[in-house]
Amino acid sequence: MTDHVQTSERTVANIGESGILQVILPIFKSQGVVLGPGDDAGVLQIRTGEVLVTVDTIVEDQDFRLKWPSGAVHEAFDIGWKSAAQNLSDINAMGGQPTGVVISLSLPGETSIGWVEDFARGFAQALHELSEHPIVVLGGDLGLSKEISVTTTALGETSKGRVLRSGAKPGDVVAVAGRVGMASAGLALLDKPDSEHSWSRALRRVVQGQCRPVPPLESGPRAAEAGATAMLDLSDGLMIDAQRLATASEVTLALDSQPLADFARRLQPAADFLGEEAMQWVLYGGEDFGLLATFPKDATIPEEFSIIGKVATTGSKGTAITIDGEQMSTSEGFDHFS
Ligand SMILES: Nc1ncnc2c1ncn2[C@@H]1O[C@H](COP(=O)(O)OP(=O)(O)OP(=O)(O)O)[C@@H](O)[C@H]1O
Ligand SMILES: Cc1ncc(C[n+]2csc(CCOP(=O)(O)O)c2C)c(N)n1
Ligand SMILES: [Mg+2]
Repeated sequence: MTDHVQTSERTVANIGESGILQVILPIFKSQGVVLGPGDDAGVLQIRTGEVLVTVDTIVEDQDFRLKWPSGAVHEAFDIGWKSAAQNLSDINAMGGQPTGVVISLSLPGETSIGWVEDFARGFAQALHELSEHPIVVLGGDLGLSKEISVTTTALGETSKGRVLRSGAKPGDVVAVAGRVGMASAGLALLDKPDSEHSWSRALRRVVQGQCRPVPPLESGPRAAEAGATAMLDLSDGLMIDAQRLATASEVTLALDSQPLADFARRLQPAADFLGEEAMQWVLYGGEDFGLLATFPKDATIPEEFSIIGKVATTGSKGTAITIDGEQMSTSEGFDHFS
């Protein structure tokens, strides 16, 4: 028996595609859209001249485990939440407003219908809770597979113009919004064998950082409005993502340790519990889906952004990130293939 099976419940294999859709579509509601799920494609009204589009996949045992070494069980609700959050984050990182999603869900036949229902509830809840604006499910796809895999495509629009990775200029201020390091501290807790029973409430909150990430969805458009010159979301780790922005903009980023130490301090209980260095999570941990942005130095930066340094010089090959003047390794972030 695998972890997807609950013998007392019906499975996806015995109710089939139309049965699964009967369970999940009422959860997604899909109101306020020209045409939601049910035909060959969904139809979404375009309000501005540009459509943003992004896609991301999460796969069992690569991006989550149904059962972690700690003993924690990964809720289907949280898998739905994470797939939504991760994709909305990329629209946010362009300074855009997410408008709609399509969801491709591949499942082992023995997955219980209760699991699929919880997944849909988590996905729908993320759409509702993370954004002040409506985001609709336009459709999706169902398939049979050896492990659970979720691919979500998100659409979005911009009102104040898109923000690319490539516009940072020397003299700009570097700032972050959202969590930094919490998701990877949560991952470290989940990976700590047989530890779940001894997690305090504070540690359980850190684990939530991994299972239910919160991209700051109002901050992307707000940064665009404030004149952000470059932006990206923190998915693979602050250092590697900062390097991506620096490379795209052909600049160097000079960061300060003090604001980064503030992020690390919040993770100290987890670091003490695991005997690890909180700053490592801040610098190299991924999946927080916060924003890294640069602003002209006279811009009014939205208050939820913390200033972490400035854009220093143009050019330079190789590592372009310093902290308190010291060159940082930017090869340590997450890579699916290494
Ligand atoms: N299979 C692919 N075909 C075409 N373009 C791709 C493919 N995989 C990645 N890309 C593009 O390469 C760029 C870098 O991909 P990457 O996944 O690192 O960015 P991202 O989508 O911002 O990542 P994240 O999900 O970590 O925020 C993106 O613009 C992405 O659209
Ligand atoms: C079982 C398991 N192993 C490793 C990780 C860590 N992890 C997975 S994807 C990713 C970066 C973002 O990916 P993408 O670039 O695809 O958005 C990270 C840090 C996890 N969550 N679960
Ligand atoms: Mg991204």
